[in-house]
Amino acid sequence: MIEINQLSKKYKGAESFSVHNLDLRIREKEVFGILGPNGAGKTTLISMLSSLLKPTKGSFSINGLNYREHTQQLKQIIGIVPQEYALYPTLTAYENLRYFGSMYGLKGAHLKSKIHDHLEVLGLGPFADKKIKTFSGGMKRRINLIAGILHAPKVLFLDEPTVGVDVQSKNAIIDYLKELNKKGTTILYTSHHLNEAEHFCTRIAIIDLGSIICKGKPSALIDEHVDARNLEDVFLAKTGKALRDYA
Ligand SMILES: Nc1ncnc2c1ncn2[C@@H]1O[C@H](COP(=O)(O)OP(=O)(O)OP(=O)(O)O)[C@@H](O)[C@H]1O
Repeated sequence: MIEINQLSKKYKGAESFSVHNLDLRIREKEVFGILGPNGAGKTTLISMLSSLLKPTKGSFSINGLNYREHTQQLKQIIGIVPQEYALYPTLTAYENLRYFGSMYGLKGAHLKSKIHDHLEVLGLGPFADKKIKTFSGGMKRRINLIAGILHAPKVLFLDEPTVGVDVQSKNAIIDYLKELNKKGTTILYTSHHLNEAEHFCTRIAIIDLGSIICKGKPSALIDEHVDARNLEDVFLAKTGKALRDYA
């Protein structure tokens, strides 16, 4: 279970909080979607939960491990799939994954077979020894995903894992995440793909200006809104139609 209490982040020099007094409980084995317009605070929230960004105030714990006291244990049970590729372009897919696996203490034949298994399942088996710089966006996204799950994390954080990929890669990624979830991985992910989130998530929260403005099962939220046919209608009803440009 992920327990978030009054979590807040104000960036240095910023006038307002990017995430403000956010409370949330995410149950074990849920697929939880964090949705919101540009600048709502999704990446800030997921970066704090992934220990990539220090909260300004508030706290959270994952499976009973408080982030302040159990930093190292937490790193072992969580997997992180960031929005930006963290891959080395001049190394091969296999070499990149070996590097990421070794950071989690995996090694030898065990690591090798894990890498090849994941590459196969995600359709990248034949590309193991090709350099990342020759890969398409969808292939890089799939490698990025494998890098975050090689150590079999109990809780997986993904920041827009299907952004900028074709429908085939998107399906491969979502199907794979569904399999991981079936095997017991709790998933928390951000996305702008509302149709994808509607079908993939057990629950979602819509955030805006750093606060949760509604949460629940996608089907329940759609039912609650008389005129909503889908999650996108709920999203627009809650967040409005004004553009959210920020710099
Ligand atoms: N490093 C930073 N320094 C200062 N302000 C930041 C920084 N990163 C994000 N922000 C601000 O915090 C707010 C939330 O940004 P964040 O990236 O978390 O939103 P988001 O919901 O992930 O947006 P997007 O959908 O565009 O990825 C925005 O107003 C943004 O300008």
